[in-house]
Amino acid sequence: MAIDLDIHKQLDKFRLDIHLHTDEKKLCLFGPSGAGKTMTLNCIAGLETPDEGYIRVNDTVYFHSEERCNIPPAKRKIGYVFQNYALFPHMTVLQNIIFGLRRLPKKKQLERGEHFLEVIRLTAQKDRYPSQLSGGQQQRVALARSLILEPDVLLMDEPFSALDYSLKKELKEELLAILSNYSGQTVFVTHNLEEAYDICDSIAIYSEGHIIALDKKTKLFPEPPQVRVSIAPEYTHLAELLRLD
Ligand SMILES: Nc1ncnc2c1ncn2[C@@H]1O[C@H](COP(=O)(O)OP(=O)(O)OP(=O)(O)O)[C@@H](O)[C@H]1O
Repeated sequence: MAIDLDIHKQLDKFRLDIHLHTDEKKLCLFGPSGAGKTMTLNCIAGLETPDEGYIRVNDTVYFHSEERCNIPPAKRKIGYVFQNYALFPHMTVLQNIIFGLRRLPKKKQLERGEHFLEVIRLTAQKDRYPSQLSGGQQQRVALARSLILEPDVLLMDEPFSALDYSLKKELKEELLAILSNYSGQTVFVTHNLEEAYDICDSIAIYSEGHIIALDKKTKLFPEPPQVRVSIAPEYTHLAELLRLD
């Protein structure tokens, strides 16, 4: 289980140069707005194409510029939970969840759908439409819709950003419980350090299109970053960037 990336991409006024290898189950991409976190996820998913480099997940090469390899998004074993959840508004909760299983027999689709409805505790709401759900419920549907495909990597882009504080806390616990039964890797984007620490094993710190530090969370932050954050001596040069003073 490993993600191996070497991505170089020049946009109008922004350059992304990312080198990243991780075999951690849950990696967080953390950093300020505009640092290149979403662009990294989009390259892994195949929604953006790097100019140069490679993207490898486990033993599968998704992209390799020198070998002219670029696997289309639908053939990559990637789940993607977007900031705004991107549910299909004209489909019910159950229809949204089983959307990606269209090639399976109907009976199998429904069996798996019912199982995931239980996992996200929305069995009673299975015939509702997304507009009839709370933000937290929509987020859980988006998560189930991705996980039902058993992806090798689950990409989550600020999945809590639209939720209020108490709901975030509740969903964080729920997400951890759901992810504990998921055998693939998760790459989670946030600009909230507490969230990064609570959810992930390792944290990659982004700045202006680069990863400037990548380590286990407990090595980066010997104490959980709550009210006051204490950073390890070897990372004190990052304190200003992280606004820890
Ligand atoms: N299609 C595009 N063309 C040109 N520049 C782009 C394009 N998409 C993104 N960018 C630029 O790339 C940079 C990185 O954007 P990205 O969305 O990856 O940042 P981010 O770290 O995810 O920030 P946020 O937390 O705000 O989502 C930004 O400066 C953005 O303006």
